Amino acid sequence: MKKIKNVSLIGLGAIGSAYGSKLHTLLGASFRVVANEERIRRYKSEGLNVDGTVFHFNYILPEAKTEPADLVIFAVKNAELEQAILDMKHHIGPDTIILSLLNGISSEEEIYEATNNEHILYSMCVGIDALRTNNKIRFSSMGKICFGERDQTTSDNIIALRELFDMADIPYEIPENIWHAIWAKFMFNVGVNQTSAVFRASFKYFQEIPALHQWMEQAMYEVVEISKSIGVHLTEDDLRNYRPILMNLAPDGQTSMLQDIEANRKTEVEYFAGKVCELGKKYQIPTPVNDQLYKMITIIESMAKL
Ligand SMILES: NC(=O)C1=CN([C@@H]2O[C@H](COP(=O)(O)OP(=O)(O)OC[C@H]3O[C@@H](n4cnc5c(N)ncnc54)[C@H](OP(=O)(O)O)[C@@H]3O)[C@@H](O)[C@H]2O)C=CC1
Ligand SMILES: CC(C)(CO)C(=O)C(=O)O
Repeated sequence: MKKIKNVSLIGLGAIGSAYGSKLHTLLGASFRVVANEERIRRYKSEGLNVDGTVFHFNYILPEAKTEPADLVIFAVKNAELEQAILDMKHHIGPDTIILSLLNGISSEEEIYEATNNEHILYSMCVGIDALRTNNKIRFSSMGKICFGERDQTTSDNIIALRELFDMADIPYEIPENIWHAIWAKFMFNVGVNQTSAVFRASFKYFQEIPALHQWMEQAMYEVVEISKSIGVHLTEDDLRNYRPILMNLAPDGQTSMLQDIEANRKTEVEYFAGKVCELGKKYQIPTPVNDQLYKMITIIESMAKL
């Protein structure tokens, strides 16, 4: 039976630090964080403050030759994935399990195209409201990591990951159909992340202003329509299932996209509205709300550059 004894992670941001801190506590030096010199200097000078506890991880440069890891975790933003895959090349061997915690529906495919690795599990995290300010990360809920095989089998990789997460005390779920779950999460991000970015709204406003909530759901309905043509078949129930999740997020918490806007970073709009509009055109499904969200968010990004 496969056993995960060492793990390498890239992307020590909100999500990577939250789950990475659990893996560091379990595995010590066998949990490695891949980063360039500038990042390592920054991490070493202050440490990573995860919910009040300062962590010093085992850092390794991308060019350092090493044995492949049993598990590689990607926790960067979508636009950073291409470089991150290159930086992880020494850590990915023929038996390495790969987990991508990125939002959106394209990261697993992108990793597969670049690595040809046969052990990529499909995954995403939900219910976590991690907020990063420089080297400080806080969250009111760790949420859970959902993972599975695209063909819905219970492989040795699934069993090995389940065992690791049990030992590390990382909350997880293995949904019956991970691809459906990833699409449902995509639908939520298309709604809440983008709307929060335009209105600069923390979760409190979605929880208390019905008109804002409805506006968000209009963007989500466009994903429901597209999913029917793709064969994923999201339903009204999938949309409704996200209402209690949103209600339970910290009122002063922010989506990862709003955090990007406030920190003047590039957002993931290409992977949310960008993808919805692309698929809408392909399947001739109107996407008026996402068309506007795409325009507004790219304008906000351009304004930040001036
Ligand atoms: N925040 C949240 O609550 C949630 C986020 N997500 C998703 O998770 C993913 C990650 O989001 P989040 O954690 O918020 O993002 P962050 O921006 O907080 O973290 C990304 C981190 O990756 C680092 N990074 C980027 N490229 C490299 C590289 N080549 N080598 C080493 N480090 C690198 C960045 O470092 P630097 O800052 O130095 O550039 C940054 O620390 C996104 O797809 C997001 O949509 C999903 C659920 C919830
Ligand atoms: C909305 C949220 C917090 C849900 O986990 C998320 O996925 C994000 O901010 O990117």
